[in-house]
Amino acid sequence: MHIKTKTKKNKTLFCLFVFALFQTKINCKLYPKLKESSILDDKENIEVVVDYFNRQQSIAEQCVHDVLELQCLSQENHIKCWNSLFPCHVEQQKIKSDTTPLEKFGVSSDNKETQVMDDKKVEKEQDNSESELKTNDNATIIASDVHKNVEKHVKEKQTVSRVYHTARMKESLSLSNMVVIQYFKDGIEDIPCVEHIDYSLVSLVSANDGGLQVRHIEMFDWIDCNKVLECNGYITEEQKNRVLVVLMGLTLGELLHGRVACFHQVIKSFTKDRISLPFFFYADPCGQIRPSLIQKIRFPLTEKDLVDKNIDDLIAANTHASVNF
Ligand SMILES: O=C(O)CCC(=O)C(=O)O
Ligand SMILES: [Fe+2]
Repeated sequence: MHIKTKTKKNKTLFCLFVFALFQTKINCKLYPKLKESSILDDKENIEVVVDYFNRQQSIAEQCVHDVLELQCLSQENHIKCWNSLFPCHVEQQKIKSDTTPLEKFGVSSDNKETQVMDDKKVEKEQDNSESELKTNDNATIIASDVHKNVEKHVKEKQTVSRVYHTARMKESLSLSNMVVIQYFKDGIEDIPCVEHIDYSLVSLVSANDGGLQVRHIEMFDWIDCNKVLECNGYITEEQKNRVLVVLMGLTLGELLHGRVACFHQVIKSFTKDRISLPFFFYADPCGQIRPSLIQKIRFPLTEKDLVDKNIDDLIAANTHASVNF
């Protein structure tokens, strides 16, 4: 596990980055204690963060499974297919600027061969409905292609969370990381975390402290997550602590044929220091994705559609709500 600290000049944010690979799973019950002390440099608190991280990791896996299950044309093998996204044997290496995209992510042509072989093994166990894949080695997409698209999007739009994107250009990172952010109550910014989408597959965020807002997919106005919780009967701090907001990230959006990732921000509506532990769950750039996992968009938009049809109806028909509580 690597831990980094970063203090912004205006002292509004104090970020402690926790990168960890699959640790033993232990139930987390100490998060409220962490909030009280908000001192993250003693061993006990680091253990708290790691425990919390482990719990988030399994929840995030479950969320992505669920999303893929909903989207899959053929559901039987989706877990096996998803597992092929995480070829843990491929060690991530330091990224050098003069390497090819695949080498950048630690994949030599030998490794690529091995992954295709592994994938064939999975295919063998599949039923006839996917028989066309058995004869076609090109039927697998190397996940770095998805990442390349995401990178393109990052270049075009400056709204993507930099947490993973910039850091991973410099060093190897875990496929999951958690960031501990402290927003100071006397910070000067009205929007201490400006509108953005995350690079991740999914991000898990607690909404118990107020301030987190997500954009409504059709109306484009801001929804206050805390208010949604209260409307749904989560009133006390204890009740709110049990809720996680699942934000769909850019990579999952890209996998699902460009579905809209969740735009979100944090406004300064909190009255005491706000501690947040967003958990980012990423796709392995070296992994493989079976195309049959990804359902085609229900009807592709054409210029004619845009002229003939009401744009609101088109958006509504082509998108799913990107936030689930
Ligand atoms: O602090 C929060 O609740 C959200 C932070 C966030 O969106 C991010 O770090 O990407
Ligand atoms: Fe975010």
